[in-house]
Amino acid sequence: MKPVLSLDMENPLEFIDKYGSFQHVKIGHSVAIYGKSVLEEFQKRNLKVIVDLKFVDIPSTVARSIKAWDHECVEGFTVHSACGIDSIRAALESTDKLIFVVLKLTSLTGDLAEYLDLIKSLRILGCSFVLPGKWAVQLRKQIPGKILVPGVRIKRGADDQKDVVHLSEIMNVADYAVLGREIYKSPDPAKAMDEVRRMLNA
Ligand SMILES: O=C(O)c1cc(=O)[nH]c(=O)n1[C@@H]1O[C@H](COP(=O)(O)O)[C@@H](O)[C@H]1O
Repeated sequence: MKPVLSLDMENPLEFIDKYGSFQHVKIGHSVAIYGKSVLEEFQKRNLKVIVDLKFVDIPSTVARSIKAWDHECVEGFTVHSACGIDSIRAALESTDKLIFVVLKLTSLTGDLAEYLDLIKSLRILGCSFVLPGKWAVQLRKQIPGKILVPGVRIKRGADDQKDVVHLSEIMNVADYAVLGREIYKSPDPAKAMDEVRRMLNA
């Protein structure tokens, strides 16, 4: 399982240069505002980037958006399932990087049973998924693609998340574990990342 540092903090590059980073980082709109050239900064630091812009649009626009953001350092993109199967197929055809499909945000309640048909039709396409941790545990054996789990906690409370999971619960389940406030709101972010590395190598 790869830990992913979610670059949701102020001045992410300063943070990385001060405290270090996992090899994988996730960027959202608060980093995208610097423009695509920011990816060169991650490339320089030998980081792998998950571009989390949660694309939701018609197929041609999703494909164009992914092509526009694609870069050597990019490992994958998030797309929201609300854009439908055709757009997700277009996303997969637009790049050889991973396409992580978001089904239900971890800030919302929702029953897995309501999403099973959608998951069945999506996994045939070969996409990867963003899943709440508990869903990842239940679905791991049925999903050939990669699973990225957000809402991961070790010591911290849930904040604005409804679906949280302890890092230890997804060790042999998730391919990617997203850690944001657990790290950057920690009194010692470098130590917090070292503790995660120790847990994962244990
Ligand atoms: O696609 C995402 O990354 C995502 C999907 C989801 O369902 N829930 C979710 O929290 N995320 C993102 O994962 C990160 C979680 O942040 P923390 O709760 O601080 O670890 C944020 O950048 C969210 O935007």
